[in-house]
Amino acid sequence: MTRSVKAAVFGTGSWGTAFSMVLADAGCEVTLWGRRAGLVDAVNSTRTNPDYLPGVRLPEAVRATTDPAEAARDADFTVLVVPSQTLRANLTEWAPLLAPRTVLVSLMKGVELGTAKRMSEVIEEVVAKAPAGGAPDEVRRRVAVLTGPNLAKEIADRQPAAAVVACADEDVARRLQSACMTPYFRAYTNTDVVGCELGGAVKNVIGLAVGIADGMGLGDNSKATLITRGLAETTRLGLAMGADPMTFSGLAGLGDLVATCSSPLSRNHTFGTNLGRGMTLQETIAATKQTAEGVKSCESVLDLARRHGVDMPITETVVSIVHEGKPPVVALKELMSRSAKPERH
Ligand SMILES: NC(=O)c1ccc[n+]([C@@H]2O[C@H](COP(=O)([O-])OP(=O)(O)OC[C@H]3O[C@@H](n4cnc5c(N)ncnc54)[C@H](O)[C@@H]3O)[C@@H](O)[C@H]2O)c1
Ligand SMILES: O=P(O)(O)OC[C@H](O)CO
Repeated sequence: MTRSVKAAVFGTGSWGTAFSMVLADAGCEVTLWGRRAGLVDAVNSTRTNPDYLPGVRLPEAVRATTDPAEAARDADFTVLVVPSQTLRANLTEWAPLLAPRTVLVSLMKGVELGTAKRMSEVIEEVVAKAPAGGAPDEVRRRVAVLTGPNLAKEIADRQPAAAVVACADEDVARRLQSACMTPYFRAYTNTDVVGCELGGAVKNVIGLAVGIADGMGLGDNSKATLITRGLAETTRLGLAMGADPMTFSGLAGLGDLVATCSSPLSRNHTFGTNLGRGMTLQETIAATKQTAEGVKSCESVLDLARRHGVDMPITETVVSIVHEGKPPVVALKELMSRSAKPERH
């Protein structure tokens, strides 16, 4: 008898929990790691995650633990889904516990502050440094990214959706694809890890910009302009970093932008809307109970853009509103009065 595929999911927030359901529905045995004993007990005893996905019943194949060694043991896939800015510290602790040759899967959509590294780069670096972690090239071939228009609540309700699984090694991407395909969740493979990760991280920044515009009472022309020009600046950065420009018209690019920029379920969009309505940054942070990655990653994305000599005016505008206190009306006026240029430059 062949044993079932085992997955460890590190992070019991909304996406970690929803993706555990996907893996379990696809036939995997899932161990979910959470840092709070109360929440872990609630998951095991009530089969729900009352803090992040209230009312959603979790499959029997999902069980939770606070012990990272127990979660990691024998895992074919180790899924990482904590806030991007804490990943390095978390993974440094977990790396010595990981199963040898486990596939490391990033579900995160952010860029590390200070280093401007993508999540897959942080994973490669930390795991390769760990005792028995593996040579950097070997580790890189088993780091995968899963991204796309995947609002956790809709996935947890088993509404049809699709995602991209990207890995430098296409066989690994195919293994992950088959480990997470369900009647409601469809995964496509890709080998453009850089493009897929950038799509996911930059859409959060554009989601903030669209939210700000919505909060200011602007209409659909403004929203469409921000989405399209946001995609243009994402593609420029991607090209400078060696990504395939076609990735940005796929699920990881346009697909995720559309979901994030149009949904009230998006934390980034909602964060922006609150700012656009006139809430202060502190009030907006206090009103945000979950991770809105773009708030921190707008700075690291801008850092990346500067390192690569790429112009990203919408990202720059978001940084000026979120971190420099520029009033949205002033920032908008400046964005609209930039020098005239061709659409493609
Ligand atoms: N929620 C979604 O719809 C969704 C979809 C796709 C991708 N993502 C990405 O998934 C990642 C996680 O987002 P989420 O929505 O699950 O966030 P969340 O806010 O719902 O949950 C975050 C989780 O991380 C834990 N956490 C917070 N600080 C921590 C720390 N210092 N150490 C360890 N754990 C910590 C929290 O306890 C919680 O379990 C983000 O990068 C996000 O962009 C989210
Ligand atoms: O809630 P957000 O803004 O983090 O977006 C969630 C997902 O990334 C949408 O694909």
